[in-house]
Amino acid sequence: MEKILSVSGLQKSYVTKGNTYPVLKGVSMEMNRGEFVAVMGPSGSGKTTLLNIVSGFLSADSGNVKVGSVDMLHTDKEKQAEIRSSILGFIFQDFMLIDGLTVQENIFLPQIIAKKPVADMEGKTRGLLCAFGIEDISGKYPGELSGGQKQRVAIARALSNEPLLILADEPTGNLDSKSSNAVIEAFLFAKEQLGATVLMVTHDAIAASHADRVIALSDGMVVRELVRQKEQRQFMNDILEFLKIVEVGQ
Ligand SMILES: Nc1ncnc2c1ncn2[C@@H]1O[C@H](COP(=O)(O)OP(=O)(O)OP(=O)(O)O)[C@@H](O)[C@H]1O
Repeated sequence: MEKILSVSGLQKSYVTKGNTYPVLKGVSMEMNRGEFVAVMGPSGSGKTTLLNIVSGFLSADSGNVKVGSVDMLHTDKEKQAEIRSSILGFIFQDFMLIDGLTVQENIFLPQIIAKKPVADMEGKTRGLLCAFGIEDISGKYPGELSGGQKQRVAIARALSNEPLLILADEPTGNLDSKSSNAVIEAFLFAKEQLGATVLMVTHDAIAASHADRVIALSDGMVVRELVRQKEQRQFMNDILEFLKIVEVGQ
């Protein structure tokens, strides 16, 4: 199994007004190629901090993060942006589509940044538009799309660069249940048909129940790892049970 993400002994504190607040207290986790993993945990448990360190946006106090063969924590800052654009794909809660660009142009963007040849770019984008069933909106602007459509465009954009790893922060956070389902379907399609590896931070137990594994954080530590069951309902029950325990324990 090819290892795509390897996080070990990650520690991070924030210093505010002279006080030090430990947020990650030795987090370790791994992901193999093609896995869809959800990170869950109560508000403030360190989920977004973990994602920001994995992507190199934030430094850590100690520990290691490897994406493929790249050491994310010890790469010089100048190179980091370039590396990020070539091996990572991002999906945000509020989509972060560029309003002045069409759907197709938004999907071009990571490929332009990664200096992909134009012919490859057009072919790749066409393939993704078809795969996600959004060919008919390729000339529209983000302001003309529904939330679910925007998020599907954001997923296609994140995949356009063929990243090793996709990082998604609350991708269903602002969506109604129909649009959330469309997003999860798009993730499953990306995983099953395109071999994508996806790490998703979420509060949404339904979204998480479609992942292969749930890494459960509480108070800056991995307190549990839930592995997908044959029965999705059982997996969902395990997730809800975990959430109940950590939220009561706060
Ligand atoms: N830049 C910062 N400076 C100081 N404290 C911070 C900073 N960013 C986050 N924190 C604090 O660190 C803790 C963890 O934050 P983080 O955003 O990682 O949690 P989270 O699990 O993603 O929460 P949520 O589910 O609410 O998004 C919180 O208590 C937060 O207030």
